[in-house]
Amino acid sequence: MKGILLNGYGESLDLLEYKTDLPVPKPIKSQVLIKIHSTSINPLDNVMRKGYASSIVDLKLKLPIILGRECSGEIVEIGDSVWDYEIGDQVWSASPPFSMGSHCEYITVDESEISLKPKNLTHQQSASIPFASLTAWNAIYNVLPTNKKITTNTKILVNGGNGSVGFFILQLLKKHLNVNQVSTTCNIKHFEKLKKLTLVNETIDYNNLKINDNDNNKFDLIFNCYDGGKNQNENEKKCIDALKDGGNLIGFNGPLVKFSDKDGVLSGLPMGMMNQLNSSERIKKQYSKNVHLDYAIFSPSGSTLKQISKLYENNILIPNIDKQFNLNQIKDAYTCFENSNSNGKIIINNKF
Ligand SMILES: NC(=O)C1=CN([C@@H]2O[C@H](COP(=O)(O)OP(=O)(O)OC[C@H]3O[C@@H](n4cnc5c(N)ncnc54)[C@H](OP(=O)(O)O)[C@@H]3O)[C@@H](O)[C@H]2O)C=CC1
Repeated sequence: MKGILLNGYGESLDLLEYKTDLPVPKPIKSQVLIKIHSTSINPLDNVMRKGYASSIVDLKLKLPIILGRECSGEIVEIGDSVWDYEIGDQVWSASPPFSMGSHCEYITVDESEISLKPKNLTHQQSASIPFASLTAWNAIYNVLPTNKKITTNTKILVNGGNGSVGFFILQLLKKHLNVNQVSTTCNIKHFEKLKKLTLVNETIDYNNLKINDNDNNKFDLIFNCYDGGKNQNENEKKCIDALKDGGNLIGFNGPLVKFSDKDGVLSGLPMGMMNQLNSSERIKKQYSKNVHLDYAIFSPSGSTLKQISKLYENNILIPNIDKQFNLNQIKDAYTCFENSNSNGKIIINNKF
């Protein structure tokens, strides 16, 4: 089959190799074999190719590996104990980083990690959604403390609302949970698009997030969907400043993997875990403010994908894709990603 091998970790795109003679994987037990029509590039792919999470990936896989965390396609073979799917089903899926990825023609995935894709979306549109939406879903429904659940009156800011995670959260808050007051930061060129497509109440230039000191203007809850790039501390501080005392901050770039990569899985992971658990204490000391900080991560789930699929089929949510490339143009796709030249998800297509 065709596929993109990552032969080593590093900045150079030459570490990615387009191959046409890779073996097609065989589905076993509860796995299905998906013929991939479309896949995408997520921020995780771009940092993984440079070595991020290699300490964890190395536990299960050895280089060369295939990147790509989500896809949309058709089931062409099933394992002996697959119950819920059959050959010909049109499905979508997202898988964790320690499994072989989707930047290729065929992938085996456990049936628990897939669902039928939304019937009204193309494969290209469907391939843009699973990874970010499952991460966002986890943040909203599982990570937020039970005594702080979102109501229609929770005043919420989504930092980075034009990204895949932010765009999904904005739509879910406004069009499904009917939250009254939702604001987002983004590049000013995306103001009108986000107002129109997500129904967000207020758009704020992310280079100019200044919140009046009056506590009434501050937020109860912030989803921080931007890792901060080279200014992580500054980005975190902006969010803390914009929160009410006692407010909740949800981040998507917790310290776990960074500790593991730095110090190895055995000592790094427990240290990262401790660091993560003590995040709210750190914030209290660092900023003299009572803010509850939690981190959300991607978690594969076919049953959640099924619920998300219904929200698209009922036209409550819409996808956000822009530039498209063929599999053999993967280096151009990553260059486009690095230069932030796409106003929506970058899609990779397989031409059969
Ligand atoms: N832990 C996990 O399991 C997961 C973590 N993540 C993380 O979540 C984050 C969001 O992911 P995703 O939505 O896919 O990423 P995207 O690359 O799609 O979006 C990132 C967004 O950040 C915005 N941005 C750029 N500069 C700033 C700034 N100075 N302040 C605020 N926002 C800014 C951009 O806005 P604009 O377009 O307007 O320029 C862009 O839309 C990433 O950091 C990713 O690594 C994501 C999935 C899983």
